[in-house]
Amino acid sequence: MLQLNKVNQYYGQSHTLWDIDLDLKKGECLCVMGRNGVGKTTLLKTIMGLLPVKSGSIEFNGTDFTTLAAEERARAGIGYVPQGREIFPLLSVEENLETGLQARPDRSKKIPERIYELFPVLHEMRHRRGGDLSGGQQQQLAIGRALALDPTLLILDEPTEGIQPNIVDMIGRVIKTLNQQEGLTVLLVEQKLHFARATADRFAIIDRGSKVAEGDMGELDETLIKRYLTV
Ligand SMILES: Nc1ncnc2c1ncn2[C@@H]1O[C@H](COP(=O)(O)OP(=O)(O)OP(=O)(O)O)[C@@H](O)[C@H]1O
Repeated sequence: MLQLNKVNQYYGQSHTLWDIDLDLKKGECLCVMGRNGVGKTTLLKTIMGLLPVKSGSIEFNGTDFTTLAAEERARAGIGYVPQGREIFPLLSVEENLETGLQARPDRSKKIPERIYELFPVLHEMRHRRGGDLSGGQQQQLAIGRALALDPTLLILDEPTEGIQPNIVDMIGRVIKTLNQQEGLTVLLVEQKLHFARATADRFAIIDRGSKVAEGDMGELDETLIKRYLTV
């Protein structure tokens, strides 16, 4: 479904991603892992078209995406939940969700009921300002907004960061339901090991901008954890 071929990325002179290959199959949940600052967010931003690819290529469902604008990638069916959530604080919950509708291929103006079923708190708080929500509620809103475009691929950047444990568990259950029961393909960046193990079927580890390991989640052993993940 999503293929990266030898993708390189720079911030000015600083070479941030080195020859990254990635192959995400339809229906999978892949977790990209690695310590702080190794390039995980840069990788997701590059996939979303928020940073231009310096060399290499990106394909989505067989179409070359390498130079496509971010809006076009969303329109092709990629939902993105950025690090830090980036919800609009002055817009209501409902209005925040409506911004996600803009990329829908069917141009529907109606927020799908499914989003409120998955996150009932968003329905309860639909007239409140996004900025008045707690961190956990804002994360649910960011995921809901990404789901509003009815994506076939959902990309999430550290969805559990700074969120209390019961909401983390709930978000994990929602991601799993969407992936395993509704066939949504998921690409996740996550540093919490237990969450990654409970949610994803495969992992890829980035270290200093290079992919250094990948495999089925069961193959993520203590040696890899010690070498690339623990601080
Ligand atoms: N806008 C930017 N300009 C210059 N350098 C940047 C910029 N954003 C990130 N970097 C640098 O690029 C490298 C990769 O950063 P990135 O945010 O992709 O890492 P990360 O693995 O997502 O880290 P974290 O887990 O802390 O979010 C880091 O060295 C970071 O300091």
